[in-house]
Amino acid sequence: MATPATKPVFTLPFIANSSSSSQPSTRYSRLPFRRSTTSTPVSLKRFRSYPSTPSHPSLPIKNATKTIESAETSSVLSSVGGTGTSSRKTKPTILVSEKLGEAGLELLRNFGDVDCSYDLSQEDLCKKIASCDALIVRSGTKVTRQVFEAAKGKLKVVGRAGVGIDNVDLQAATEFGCLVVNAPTANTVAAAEHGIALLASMARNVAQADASMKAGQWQRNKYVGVSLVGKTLAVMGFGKVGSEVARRAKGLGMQVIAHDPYAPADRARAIGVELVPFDQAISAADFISLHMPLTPATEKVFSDDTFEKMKKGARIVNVARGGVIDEDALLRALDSGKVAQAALDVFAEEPPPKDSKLVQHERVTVTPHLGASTKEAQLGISSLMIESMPYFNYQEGVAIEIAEAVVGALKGELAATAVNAPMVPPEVLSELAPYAVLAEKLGRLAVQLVAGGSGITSTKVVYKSARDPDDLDTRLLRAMVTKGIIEPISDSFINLVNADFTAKKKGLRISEERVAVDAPPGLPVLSIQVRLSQCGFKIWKRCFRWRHKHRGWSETRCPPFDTGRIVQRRREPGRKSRPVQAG
Ligand SMILES: NC(=O)C1=CN([C@@H]2O[C@H](COP(=O)(O)OP(=O)(O)OC[C@H]3O[C@@H](n4cnc5c(N)ncnc54)[C@H](O)[C@@H]3O)[C@@H](O)[C@H]2O)C=CC1
Ligand SMILES: O=C(O)C(=O)COP(=O)(O)O
Repeated sequence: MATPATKPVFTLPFIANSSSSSQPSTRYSRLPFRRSTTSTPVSLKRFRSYPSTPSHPSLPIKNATKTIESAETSSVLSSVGGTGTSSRKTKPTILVSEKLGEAGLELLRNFGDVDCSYDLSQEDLCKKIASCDALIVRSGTKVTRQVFEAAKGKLKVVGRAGVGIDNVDLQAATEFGCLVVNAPTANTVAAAEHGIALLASMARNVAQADASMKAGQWQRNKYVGVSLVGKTLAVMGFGKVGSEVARRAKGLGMQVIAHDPYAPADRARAIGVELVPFDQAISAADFISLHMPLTPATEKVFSDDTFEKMKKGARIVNVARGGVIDEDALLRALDSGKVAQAALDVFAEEPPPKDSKLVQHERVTVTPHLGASTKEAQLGISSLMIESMPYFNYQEGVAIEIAEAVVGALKGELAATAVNAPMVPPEVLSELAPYAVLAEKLGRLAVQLVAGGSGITSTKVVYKSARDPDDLDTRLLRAMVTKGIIEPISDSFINLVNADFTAKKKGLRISEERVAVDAPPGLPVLSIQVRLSQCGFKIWKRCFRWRHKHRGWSETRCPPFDTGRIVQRRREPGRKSRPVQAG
């Protein structure tokens, strides 16, 4: 029977004897992430093989053969392709599968080999993808599990040149360690303006009257419209686009209410909009404008039941996603007169079938997914600076926004617009940069120091900080610790994207604890401690009991920077821990 492993405690005490540790936040807060090549990047390592091993009750570390890498070779400082396993001389291949603005293409060409192949079938995409490091798509390309499988680990980043990522299989991307980034801000105004354009043209029958005149008719009585002023508009989804639609609708004299389970009430109040429950919004509205993402929770949320609750003669605008509406139910609601009109930019299937009854309906106005399609949004050539919209970057169109994100990700930098990796605001990224490097090293160090015939079942990360828990976003640190722990003991490719997923798959539990301490102002974290609970896999049940009795924790503690000593402590049951080695 394997004996329980001794319980070493590895401590890096906080030694504030270097300038770096006394002024950490100042020193590191200037570290840029998105636009600079000098930032401290978090790598996306090259895929080796994706394991098909079944999930495991503990994480065996017997075969841990990898050694702690130096700061330079560690995966946090890699270039294209990850940990330095691929050469810088090889330019990455970037496949662009839908039309992208020239400025963005130029940026990509400066960095890699760009292959613009539009209108690829799924089969052709799967063939091509095996030789690509990055793929850039808009809403017309379905990036399915098959695509990730066909990539055989070569694909490191998928860039969605726009907001909605419902056309990318995020679960598959995560499992394959492929980062997904999007361009969430550059088309906000374009989409909001298109929503307003559809709202007004629907109310005044512009499209129908235009078609009628072009057919040689003059039907002034047939196309009498309805006015917008004084009417109630319900904005469903009060995010970036929704709030811009609300702002514009107020300018048209409409009463605006909104429904969004996650939007802060003060943001709505700031522009004079009341957030209300779903049923209240749809039953009070004369006009309803949809701006929520397509997710399992929002799919077909506009159903027969929902239409039933609306005012008779309600009018609907959809520039979000076709899938949030049950299109058959909408057709029924239009035919019964419950819904007077609809204006649709998006469809469950795009393009919709040519004989779609919805598209052909007399009281439906349609556009072919044009919400984001303005020159300004795509190319970033607006001359306006809109100060009231902090997220709106007038210089960057979608093309530049996504090209920067993809190039940054290929360089191994943390992407502020990552969709399937810990996504933290740029200012938090800069602040946590040195801690992220350290957190990974701690995980790596801890798992290797406890290696020796035993396994680990759970990990606790303890942060000592003076900050209020709400002011300390630890998702990035937790992910880096996880990566550090999993990578040395796994044959599969691990990066920030799939570290948590792989840990779960291996049955490793990771919990966090924050301990309030006094710390110098500006220092987000005073120390990070990683505790691994040990357990020989073969004697899982017995060890489990033993572990509970004796609290068999291994700890690796570290202050925020690499300036400390390592003190190894051995803790034996019933005895106070004592240092056995210092270095
Ligand atoms: N037609 C087009 O060309 C374009 C379409 N879009 C679509 O518009 C959507 C919104 O874009 P943004 O405003 O930039 O995204 P966003 O993320 O800023 O806003 C989405 C809002 O929807 C809310 N939400 C989530 N679930 C909800 C639910 N069940 N009910 C109500 N609200 C819910 C979120 O809390 C968030 O505030 C995108 O997901 C995309 O699908 C965006 C740009 C262009
Ligand atoms: O950004 C979005 O979510 C959009 O729907 C825009 O789609 P597009 O890039 O124009 O295909």
